Amino acid sequence: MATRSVRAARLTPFAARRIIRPIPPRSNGVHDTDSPVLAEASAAPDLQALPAGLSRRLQECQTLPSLPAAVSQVLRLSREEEVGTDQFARAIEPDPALTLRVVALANSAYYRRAGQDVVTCHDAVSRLGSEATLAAVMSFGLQAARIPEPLWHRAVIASVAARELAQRLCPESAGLLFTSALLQDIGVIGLLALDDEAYRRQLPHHGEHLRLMLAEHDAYGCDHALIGAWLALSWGVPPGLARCIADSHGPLEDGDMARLCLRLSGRIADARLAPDPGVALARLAQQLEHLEGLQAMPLAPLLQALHARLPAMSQLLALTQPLALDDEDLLHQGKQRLVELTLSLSTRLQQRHRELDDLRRENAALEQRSHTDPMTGLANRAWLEHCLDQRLDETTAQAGALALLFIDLDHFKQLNDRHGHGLGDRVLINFASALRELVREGDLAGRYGGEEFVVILPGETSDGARVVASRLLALLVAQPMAEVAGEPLFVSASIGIASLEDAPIGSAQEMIATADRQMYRAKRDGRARVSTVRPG
Ligand SMILES: Nc1nc2c(ncn2[C@@H]2O[C@H](COP(=O)(O)OP(=O)(O)OP(=O)(O)O)[C@@H](O)[C@H]2O)c(=O)[nH]1
Repeated sequence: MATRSVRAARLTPFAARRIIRPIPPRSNGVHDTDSPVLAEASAAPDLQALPAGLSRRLQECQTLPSLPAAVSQVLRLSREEEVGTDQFARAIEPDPALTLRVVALANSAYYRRAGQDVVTCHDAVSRLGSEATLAAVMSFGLQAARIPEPLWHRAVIASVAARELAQRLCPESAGLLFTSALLQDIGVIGLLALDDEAYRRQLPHHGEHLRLMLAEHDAYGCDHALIGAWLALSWGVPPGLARCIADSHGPLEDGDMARLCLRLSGRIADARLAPDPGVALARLAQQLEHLEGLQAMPLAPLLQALHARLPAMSQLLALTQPLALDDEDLLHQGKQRLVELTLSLSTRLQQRHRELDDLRRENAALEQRSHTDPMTGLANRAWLEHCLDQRLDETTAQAGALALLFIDLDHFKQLNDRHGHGLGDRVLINFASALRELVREGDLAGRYGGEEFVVILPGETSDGARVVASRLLALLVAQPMAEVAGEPLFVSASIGIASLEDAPIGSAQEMIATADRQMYRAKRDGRARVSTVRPG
């Protein structure tokens, strides 16, 4: 049987551990300033961001859990400068359950190493050291305060992860970070005391911590990290620790290594508790690859250490559900699944792109169709009017020139009657392609209706329009528009011209009506000719 150690063991005083101890510059260049976490470890958290109404409600709350007397006493001691093993042991001993917890922890595989069993509180405290004693005492206090089990699991995983991370990245802060990670969610206890059922409905499923934080911000104007810091101070927790609790849930990209370890510990716990821990851990590993200072620290060995330490820890902290997951294996499988997921996502994305391209093409075709006369392929009446209105606005604003031809094929009724509508259609189609050939780029030829056509001539004066019209008449004389029984069939047209220089014109309809009137004049004057407001 082990006997009480006769060593006059003296614990490192908490206050001394909180003393500002700059982290030496690292060769990886991540941390070349002192750690603000350590530098401010004795400073109280800034509770300014706690909304006034919420602060008042917390102060007036009658149901806020208090800590068992022994726990409060240990916390009080932890604020003093010089505290010895005896004082801690004496504070713990009056509470038999707490004493049992501390002794069991000291005899666990994690703390025992090669030593013998300890049976006294004094020896247990001596073996555990100040930070682990405080952690054990706080975990006892938190269970008494009834922190919800999912968050308790989170806290335990996070605390072990924080210590493992800190041992690799900022060993000076390992103890402080272990305790801070363990306490990071105590704010939930405060919110449960305020709004029990309403708040409980917001409690996340495993791995949805971020959602809980966002819901808290919406409902309370701050999240449980800040409330946790307030609660910790009200329990007499050392201010530096309360400050770490307030800081525990911020972004990973912070630049401070100790804060990064603390915040990452929560992310690791969330990933481990997620419905698909493999994929969640693989996603986290991907995120870390881009995080400055962590490229050299792969997640896999850290998870291996976590896997080795967690079962004993969960058992000690009296967790009902063992948290035995083979994280490294999970990470490996998760990475593969992530690759598969990414591949299937990119296949789906390519498919969507193809569908989108098809849709765009269909849309463009539909739009084109809505502008086009189906028989001739020229612009239809609506599109002609729309474009003419636009041209009129632009030309009037720039005081430029604009002219329009209104073309009507002569004696078309006769042609239909004599040779049939089929041949009439052929003539219309051939005339349309001749017109298309004749006009310049930038002009717009369209079928206005029946055997009537319009050509918009931007930048053209009345004289210029007359040249185009005459060229068209000459073409009709030279080029047959169909063949009947092997014989060429020629048609003629009457053309009216409207031009902005001839008369002020306010709209497309007005300009077309002007040209139409001139076209009728051409008909009256004998057809196969051009007519303008100003005779040429
Ligand atoms: N084949 C065919 N005929 C059409 C089409 N649209 C209109 N028409 C015909 O074109 C003819 C136009 O006749 P009118 O307005 O009397 O004029 P016109 O016979 O050309 O006589 P003028 O214009 O005075 O020289 C009508 O018989 C219409 O049926 C079409 O798409 N295809």
